[in-house]
Amino acid sequence: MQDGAGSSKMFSEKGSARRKLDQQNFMEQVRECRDNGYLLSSRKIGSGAFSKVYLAYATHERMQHNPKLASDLRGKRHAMGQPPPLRVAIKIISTAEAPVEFSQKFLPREISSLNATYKHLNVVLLYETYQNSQRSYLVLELAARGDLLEHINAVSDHCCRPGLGEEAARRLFWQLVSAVAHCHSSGIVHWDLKCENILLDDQGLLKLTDFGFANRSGLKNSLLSTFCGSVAYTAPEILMSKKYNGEQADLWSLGIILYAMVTGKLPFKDHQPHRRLHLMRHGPTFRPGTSPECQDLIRGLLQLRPCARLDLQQVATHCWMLPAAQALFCTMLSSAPEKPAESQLPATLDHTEPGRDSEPPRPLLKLRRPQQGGTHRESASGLVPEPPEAIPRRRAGSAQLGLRNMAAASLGVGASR
Ligand SMILES: Nc1ncnc2c1ncn2[C@@H]1O[C@H](COP(=O)(O)OP(=O)(O)OP(=O)(O)O)[C@@H](O)[C@H]1O
Repeated sequence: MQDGAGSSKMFSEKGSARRKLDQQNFMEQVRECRDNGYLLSSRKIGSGAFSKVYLAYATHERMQHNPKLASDLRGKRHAMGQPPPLRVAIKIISTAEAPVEFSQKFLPREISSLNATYKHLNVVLLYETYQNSQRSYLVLELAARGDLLEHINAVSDHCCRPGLGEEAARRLFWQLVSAVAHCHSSGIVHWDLKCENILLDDQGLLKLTDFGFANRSGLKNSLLSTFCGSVAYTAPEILMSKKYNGEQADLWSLGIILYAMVTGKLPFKDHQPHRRLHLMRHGPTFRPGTSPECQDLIRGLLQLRPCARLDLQQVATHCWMLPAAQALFCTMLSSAPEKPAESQLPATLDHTEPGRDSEPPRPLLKLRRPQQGGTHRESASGLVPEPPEAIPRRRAGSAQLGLRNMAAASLGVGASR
């Protein structure tokens, strides 16, 4: 039997052996990245179940050899009007430690889904991958401002009221809808749409990520039976173990995300599945002050019957969304044709990066995590310019019709790289 001093010595020896091993692993990763043209920093910007994500830098040689990387980073430099940061995010997956199913099923899905959808400005760009027998490396576009959950919480704290304002929510939701429409039209359902999988970059642009559960939707209207995603965002038909349509399930998640954006809460919070379904049947409730149009859009997405939900075209042309379409239209008219797509959207969030080191499991909305300065200014989260003036009442009907057509047409093509 060990006495107290003996067991604490054993623990500290174990701890230092673990640290040594971690250090050794990290040095191997640094070497493997350098061999592939990237300088890995020690700054961990996130972690998942089997992955760690680090800030890294692309070397000039690598940029010369990878056209995707070169053109994207060149565009970013241009948009930021700054000397080249050449920053990327490298997601390192320890395939030796992860379950076989993860390495053989979910990781390949993530890579193929990103390769199928990367052209959209609001989908995180996978520059390249490399691997060995121990690890897989995904070199990703850096979205340095944290995720939507952090953003909502930071704005709520700053403004002392829960949620983003409807204007800010609309600008972000527009980008999300556009990204999801692009995925669906590329035959990909995300299956895990939630605030934690929506990142923001230095310019405040939304970047959809984490396609680990994503899959080919295959035939239109084909029904799936696998459970994917996070319960709070999961469609009722999945919770009820019914066969379901992946695209319609994504629509439900969009409704939950929009609700979270405007109210700072999740609509159907209950740990008991039957209670949760009961709440879903009753539909969401809103705090006073939420506009009737916004409520209508959320209710249209959070329909219990999947086929009764608004589709993406209907979402894009919903009256609550029209100001976003109008702003996009004005931006398109006023921007010079030679500018890269990103530079058409002004950088309006400030440039401080929130610290996001190794973290405990994600809390749902309401639980606060410490934030460093920088993501707190709601008014600064605008992504597209405000519409210059209201549509004159007399002509509102035809102007809105035009905008609706434009909104519908711009889904999926409005933000291609
Ligand atoms: N391109 C990126 N830019 C900046 N941060 C990122 C990027 N990709 C991932 N992260 C950070 O790393 C975290 C983990 O990444 P991701 O969700 O892709 O990993 P995962 O292994 O799929 O996670 P999970 O196990 O939660 O599904 C994210 O929550 C985010 O904070």
